[in-house]
Amino acid sequence: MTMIAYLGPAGTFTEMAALRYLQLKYPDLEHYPSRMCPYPTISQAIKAAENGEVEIAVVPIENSIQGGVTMTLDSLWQSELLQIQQAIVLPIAHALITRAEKLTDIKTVYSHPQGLAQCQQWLDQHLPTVQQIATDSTTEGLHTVAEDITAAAIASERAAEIYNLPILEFPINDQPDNFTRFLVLGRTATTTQGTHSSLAFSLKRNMPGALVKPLLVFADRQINLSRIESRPTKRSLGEYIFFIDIDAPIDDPNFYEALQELQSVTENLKILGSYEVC
Ligand SMILES: O=C(O)C(=O)Cc1ccccc1
Repeated sequence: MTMIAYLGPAGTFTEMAALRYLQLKYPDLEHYPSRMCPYPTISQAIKAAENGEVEIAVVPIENSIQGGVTMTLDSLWQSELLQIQQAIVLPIAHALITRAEKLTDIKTVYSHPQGLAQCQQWLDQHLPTVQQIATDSTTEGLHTVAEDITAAAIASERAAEIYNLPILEFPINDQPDNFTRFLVLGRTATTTQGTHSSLAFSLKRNMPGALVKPLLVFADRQINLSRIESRPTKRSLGEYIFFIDIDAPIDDPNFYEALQELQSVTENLKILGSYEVC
């Protein structure tokens, strides 16, 4: 029985992505919830898939407004085993969940940093003096909201329903078109023929123009990069890991050849997976 680790507790946007994945992959299943294992942080969910406690982990990777989820990028780089099996894109609408009857009664607002950031202008305008508390997920603060009438959380409408808490304002995200991409990670690659492929590499140290060479490998073959993002290596200031997405399957002969050449112009190269986006 496939068990799925996800960023919980229940009611997160990641849970919605995980349920969507289960419904698409196993349309005849009857008991989706019994397969769902919430973990309090992204790194714990990823570790659970890596050490075999569960078969797959679902985690957020990128938001259309806020950009990359750094915790996921760093965990992917550190993971020796996990491959991306599927990407899921969901529209994100945030609700202000609170038992307070009016905005002026609210003293604290809890959410995942992405939730706070996606509603920053709304918060500045409507709750400028309220203390913002970053949590590991949008639903982590909901127990406090249940106990404290001056507390609010930014989470989904579905989360309000699950915890039986009222919504004071909806939607409160600054951009109506707000999307997040989630990844399904597992210990096996399911395909080399997905429409999208991801890889990451570090560069040989102190070489001028070191990033140009890997980029030329793609440019010379007319391979289109759909995303490039960097993260610090954490070894020393100014050293980066580059994450790259390509709209091509790994077994495309052109891309395969590029990968062989990339080995010689990078320090460490990781193929993160080939997958479909739904
Ligand atoms: O905390 C959640 O609900 C998550 O799944 C992470 C997240 C937070 C805000 C927007 C999208 C995903």
